[in-house]
Amino acid sequence: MDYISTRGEAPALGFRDALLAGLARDGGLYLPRHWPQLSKRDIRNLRGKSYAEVAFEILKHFVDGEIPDDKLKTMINEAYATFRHPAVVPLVQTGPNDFVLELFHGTTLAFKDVAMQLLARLMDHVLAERGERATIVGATSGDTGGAAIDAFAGRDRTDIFILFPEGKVSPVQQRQMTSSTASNVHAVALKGNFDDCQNIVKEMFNDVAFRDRVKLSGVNSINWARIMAQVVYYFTAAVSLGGPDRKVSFTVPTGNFGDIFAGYVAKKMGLPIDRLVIATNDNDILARTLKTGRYEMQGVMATTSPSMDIQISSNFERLLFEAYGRDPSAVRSSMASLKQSGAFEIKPEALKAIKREFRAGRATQEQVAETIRETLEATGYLLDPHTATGVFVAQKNARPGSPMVTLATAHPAKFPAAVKSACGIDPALPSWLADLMHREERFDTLDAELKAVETFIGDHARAN
Ligand SMILES: Cc1ncc(COP(=O)(O)O)c(C=O)c1O
Ligand SMILES: N[C@@H](CCOP(=O)(O)O)C(=O)O
Repeated sequence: MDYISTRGEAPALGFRDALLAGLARDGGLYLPRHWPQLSKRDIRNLRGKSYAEVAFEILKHFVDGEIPDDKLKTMINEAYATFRHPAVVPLVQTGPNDFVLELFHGTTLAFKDVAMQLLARLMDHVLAERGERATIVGATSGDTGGAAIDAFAGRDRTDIFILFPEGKVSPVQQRQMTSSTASNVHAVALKGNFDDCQNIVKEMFNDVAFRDRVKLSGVNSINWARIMAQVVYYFTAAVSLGGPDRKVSFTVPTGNFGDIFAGYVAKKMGLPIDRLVIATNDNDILARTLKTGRYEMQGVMATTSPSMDIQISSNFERLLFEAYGRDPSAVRSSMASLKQSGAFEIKPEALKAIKREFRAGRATQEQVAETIRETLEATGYLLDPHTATGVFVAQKNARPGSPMVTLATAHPAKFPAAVKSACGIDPALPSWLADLMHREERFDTLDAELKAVETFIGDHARAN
């Protein structure tokens, strides 16, 4: 299996090189050349297996022998042993056909832990094998940063730099990023929004001299290994609801389009998924795009689900590549237009292909608060604002009599102010994080400018 870039002008790479590369050298995102196929029988055989066992059965197709099976299994086992629930990602029933897939039992209470705990181990393994070091950079709207810092803290072969938008993440998210005592961790508040952080990360990758000097690597969902790890829970959830002999729908609170793209990948691999529903908050660029065929930035608004306050949804590029029949020139011209004018049009055939696979809806902040309140009253279940965005949109898109799973992407205690104002409950952090808000903070603040960030990283990275 090799990996090709959505922009078609970078060399195809094997799994390990794609893992370390993050973004392709032509600015594109890596994807497997073809989708591995699982038959219905293969999928039935996943029944009764543990999460780690299923992960191995899925991920081996993407790793394709580049890491020996026994080593891959060990990494998977260690990654999922960090989760505080025996099922790793338990499925909770909240209505006759309504389910919530709890992805927040990892160390930082967000779905990002599922991929990040494995990614750190995979990178460490490949770097050790090659006797190399790397400089990891990541942009975060709040959750990726904490998960990455937790997963990479103290690892000898990497220094990690996380850029977060100053004042735009929740206090719990900020403290998770800024209270690490590990010397290889650098949390950096940028004077800008998440899109500024993400743009700077991508510009750094496109600055080839800098990229090579510090041996840059990325842990955002631009990195294929992030997506691949997230494919697994679509299989475990569907299988536990009768898949592949019954179709299951999923609604996914969406920002950077990584999590829902993983659902699309599961479907392409043969998992019978009925509806795949994109749920956005007031920053509804994806819902608008599906309706109008025009991807158009309109400025970001701060909401109660800050991790989804995103306009430039980086994995949408992977979907465009697919929708245009894997034609990289169509992706290049869409991305050039986005850069130049903040918008691009999707051709009718490609839009039709997208609409065949996805539905979309949005929840306003009021609807999110109402959903938290109503779900609590009706079922006793407490949602975080991101998951509530999903539940609201799921209710509008469920097919009667057919199971609908909403991905619960964060624990409510990460967003106590929003949860309290919606329903009066102040959700407590789990015991192992009880002292989090009293831990000392350590971070730097920089202007949202490429040069300032490159200078900072150049001064602190040990891979120079
Ligand atoms: C809690 C939470 N929910 C949903 C999302 C959206 O996920 P994605 O960016 O993969 O679409 C994010 C971050 O991106 C998140 O942190
Ligand atoms: N919501 C994310 C934004 C970055 O997304 P990623 O999946 O591309 O890492 C966050 O919490 O940081």
